[in-house]
Amino acid sequence: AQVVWGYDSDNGPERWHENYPLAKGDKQSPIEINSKDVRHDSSLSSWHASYDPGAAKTILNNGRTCRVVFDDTFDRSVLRGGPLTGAYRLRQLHLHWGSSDDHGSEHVIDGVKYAAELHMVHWNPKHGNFAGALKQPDGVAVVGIFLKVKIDNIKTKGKEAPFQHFDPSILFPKSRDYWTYHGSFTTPPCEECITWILLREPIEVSADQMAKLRSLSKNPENEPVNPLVDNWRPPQPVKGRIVRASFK
Ligand SMILES: CN(C)c1nnc([C@H](N)S(N)(=O)=O)s1
Ligand SMILES: [Zn+2]
Repeated sequence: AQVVWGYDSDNGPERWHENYPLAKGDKQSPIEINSKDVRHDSSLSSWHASYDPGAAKTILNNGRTCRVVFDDTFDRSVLRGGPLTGAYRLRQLHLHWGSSDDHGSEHVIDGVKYAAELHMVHWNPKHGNFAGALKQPDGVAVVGIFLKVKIDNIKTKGKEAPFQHFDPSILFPKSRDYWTYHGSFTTPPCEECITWILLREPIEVSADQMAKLRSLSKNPENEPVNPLVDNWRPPQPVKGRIVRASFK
């Protein structure tokens, strides 16, 4: 039977190329970023997100990640500026995380692996639809945000937070500083259609929040719990690509 790709030894990142040849391309993601190889580009402008909280639709465990999908049938939640030309529509966000706090991110910064990495996937409507955008080098833009675990402060009893609408821009860190490079989806088919915008400042999550992510199961509810952890692809060859920084 066709082995569906995943992150186990029999269907993991080292074997994706057997069914998805793009996985061995020259512009694959994630990558290791070493600050000494990064080039500051003063012409890079700031990026801007204007998201409509009403565009958030559903949250899903698809057995490989936890994903929130948004209505992208018109320019309702868009990202513009930075390395981008035009407005890119927010389609979904999801995360990659580890089995413990010392790893889990896909991109690695100066040797640092974060506990998790959040991806906000946007596509360029000039290419008609998402499927068309996947075939274009400027088709998709993914904002990557690193998650680090903050030492649990004393949780106060009865704390409550509004959750009627969900505006993903609340997840952005204070600083807009970013790295940008051209790469691919980090999961099969690994199309090389992505302008990556990686935010330099990580956001903090509590150990409880990480535990909630790690409590997700790869399996459907009527099957034994199979912890959904370590759903990250290791760094791929940079192959001479330039990583630019918006900051000095
Ligand atoms: C088709 N879509 C939305 C995606 N395909 N691969 C995705 C990967 N999870 S990632 N990490 O965003 O490249 S997201
Ligand atoms: Zn991802």
